[in-house]
Amino acid sequence: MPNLDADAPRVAVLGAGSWGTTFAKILADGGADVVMWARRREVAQEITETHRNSGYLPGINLPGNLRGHDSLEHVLAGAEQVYLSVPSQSLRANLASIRDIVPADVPVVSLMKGVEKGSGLRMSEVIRDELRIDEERIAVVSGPNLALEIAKRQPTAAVVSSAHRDTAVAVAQVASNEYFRCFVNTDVVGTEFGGVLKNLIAVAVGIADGVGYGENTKASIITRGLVEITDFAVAFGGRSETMTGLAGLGDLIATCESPLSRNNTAGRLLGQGYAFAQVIAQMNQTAEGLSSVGPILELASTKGVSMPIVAQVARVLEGTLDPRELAPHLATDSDEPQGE
Ligand SMILES: NC(=O)C1=CN([C@@H]2O[C@H](COP(=O)(O)OP(=O)(O)OC[C@H]3O[C@@H](n4cnc5c(N)ncnc54)[C@H](O)[C@@H]3O)[C@@H](O)[C@H]2O)C=CC1
Ligand SMILES: O=C(CO)COP(=O)(O)O
Repeated sequence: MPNLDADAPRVAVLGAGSWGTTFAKILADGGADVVMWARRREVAQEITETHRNSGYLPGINLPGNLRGHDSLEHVLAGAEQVYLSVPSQSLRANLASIRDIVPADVPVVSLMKGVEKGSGLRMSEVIRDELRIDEERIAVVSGPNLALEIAKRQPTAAVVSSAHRDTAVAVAQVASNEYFRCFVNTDVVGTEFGGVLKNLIAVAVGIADGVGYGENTKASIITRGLVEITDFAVAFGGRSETMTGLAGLGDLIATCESPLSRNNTAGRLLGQGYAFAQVIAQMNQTAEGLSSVGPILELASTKGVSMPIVAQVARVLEGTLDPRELAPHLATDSDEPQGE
């Protein structure tokens, strides 16, 4: 056991993929006593014994005050904050198995960037439903947060959002360190949808890249994409300022520009001519945008929000639009010139 400050908060992180592990490292580097849940015992053992998670963060050394375990009871016992980082479509089932063992009254924090297929619910809504806890206990983290860069301690900012500002502040305090700074807001809808929607625009940019289009096309998609995702978030009660902040524009830039992004990578493969099933087979990490596109278009139609770029991504995924036809100039319902 490493030497820990007697006042170090004990936190639990569920999910030992690239983001769960990186976030656990952020928390541990900030001084917390961190225990991570990994489904696979060998991953938990590697984290505790060799301070590595070589399958997800190759070459990264993890701090000594971060341990892994494959028992949910063990990981959650005594936790003062609980962070969740599993693939969005698996969240509900995972919550069902922890409902009775999550410590009472502690913050529960979503690190995920997806919506649930079928219900269209945001992750914080799934948490509230499935754990039956007050929304004041729930927080979400979002922002331009490519895991591998942060694991290498590159300076980064993020947003912690909760309906209850004190919850956001408590989480931000524990989740900030010398290379990771958390800002706070109370716009959970905008913060959460920002993280979901930028993935879809990143798939579109990846498609354009894979086709061989250059910077003009990609900048046009990013800029028109920001309009599209802002219209969507505002229609659902999010604030437009959130969409020009870290969880909107910030994450849009990072994800659309980086080859580290799995959504961008999936788009690039589609643009290069691979079919959806072949792309899935090549991805060994989670690309949330591929599952979110359907539910987001369904939600958009309930509010009459026009999402032409996202609709084009959906058509490329289903094989009814040639990736070379994906273009921001198609992004209007009319041939008449439109206001920007
Ligand atoms: N990787 C990144 O840079 C960032 C990811 N995120 C979000 O974090 C969430 C998790 O993504 P990553 O860790 O990157 O994905 P990942 O693909 O790297 O890891 C997923 C983890 O979940 C586990 N898993 C798979 N199916 C499961 C199930 N049914 N039940 C429990 N665990 C299961 C896997 O074994 C793996 O440990 C996603 O919503 C993603 O959008 C957010 C910010 C940054
Ligand atoms: O959310 C992310 C960066 O903020 C990670 O993006 P990808 O899931 O596309 O890798």
